[in-house]
Amino acid sequence: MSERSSGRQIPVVVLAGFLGSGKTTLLNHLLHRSGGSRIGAVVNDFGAIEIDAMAVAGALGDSTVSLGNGCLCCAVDSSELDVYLERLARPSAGIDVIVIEASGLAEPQELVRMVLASEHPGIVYGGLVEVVDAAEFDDTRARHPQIDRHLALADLVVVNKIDRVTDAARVLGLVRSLVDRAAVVPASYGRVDPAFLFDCRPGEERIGQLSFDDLHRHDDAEDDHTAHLHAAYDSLSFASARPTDPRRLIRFLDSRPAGLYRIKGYVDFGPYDVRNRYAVHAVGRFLRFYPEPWPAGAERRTQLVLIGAGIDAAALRAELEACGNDGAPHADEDGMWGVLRYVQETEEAEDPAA
Ligand SMILES: Nc1nc2c(ncn2[C@@H]2O[C@H](COP(=O)(O)OP(=O)(O)OP(=O)(O)O)[C@@H](O)[C@H]2O)c(=O)[nH]1
Repeated sequence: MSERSSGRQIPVVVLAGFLGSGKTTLLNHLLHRSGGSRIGAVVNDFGAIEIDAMAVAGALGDSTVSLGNGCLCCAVDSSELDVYLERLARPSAGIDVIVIEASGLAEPQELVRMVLASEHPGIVYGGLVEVVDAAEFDDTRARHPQIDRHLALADLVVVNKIDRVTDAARVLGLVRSLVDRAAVVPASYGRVDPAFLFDCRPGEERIGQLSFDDLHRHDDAEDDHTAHLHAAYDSLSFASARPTDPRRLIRFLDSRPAGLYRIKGYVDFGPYDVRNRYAVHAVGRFLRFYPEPWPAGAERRTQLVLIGAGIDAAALRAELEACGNDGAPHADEDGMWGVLRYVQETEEAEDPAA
């Protein structure tokens, strides 16, 4: 019997983790591997173009709501969140669990607080899942010591991108030393047993502790929004109906400034590949393109979100504008080589455990 038909409350799981750690990948894995459970998703993008929402929407149809631009932790109050939860929790939606995918710069504590403060009788806080990028973990911690605090709050920590590290045992040990009582599970491409998430409901004691800490006592970091991770970051959204020139884009990407930590979106290479759009992801120095057939009826355009600290948004926008293909109707033969260097055959090719 589903949770809804038995009249139980729907758990709301908060899925958090730094920029590019693999939250959307994990959410998509859950959507495809949830067995009979029906998942509702609330997706929060930091940039004005909702790339994450696009990446999960296909799988979910009307079970996704997007909270749009800005960090959920500051952009909406709990009553606004309630409106979205209400929509997903209505019995006719038949949803068993709701996952809130936070932006990569959101403060998980604020999100947990919002869910706990929800007055919706049909839902119950279902725990905090933190996704960690094993390959970037040391650098991210060095730049953002707050990450340790986030991990200490988690009920489940997924140490993702294990395929990219050679010292998995050390990273796992380090994460274990930073959590409180959370389960720590290694993963590649977010492939975790969904039972971890739907059963990761925190115990009563922990909810009590969180509600006391989060609802009645504010520490400095919570009161001061300038201490939030996203305070140091800017985002730039770029959309263009002009096809992108692959050589120019690769030149731009290969010389991107160090502060530009995250790029995501879809690229239209026009005559260079009329069948596919190219999902693009940069996380730190990691760069990948993923060709995928244009969805039927999709508007052919390049849409990118760039997120970084100390970036010159106007200069980056001008550089992206200059990547436009000047109307050349034909592709030259070698033009895509630079892009194809960053295409991997399949995820499995890099993940022997798959
Ligand atoms: N090698 C490898 N790449 C991964 C893994 N998981 C995710 N990726 C890649 O990492 C990039 C970012 O993944 P996302 O799932 O979009 O990350 P995210 O946390 O949702 O990103 P933001 O919403 O921007 O914070 C994509 O290129 C993914 O394909 C993994 O386990 N191994």
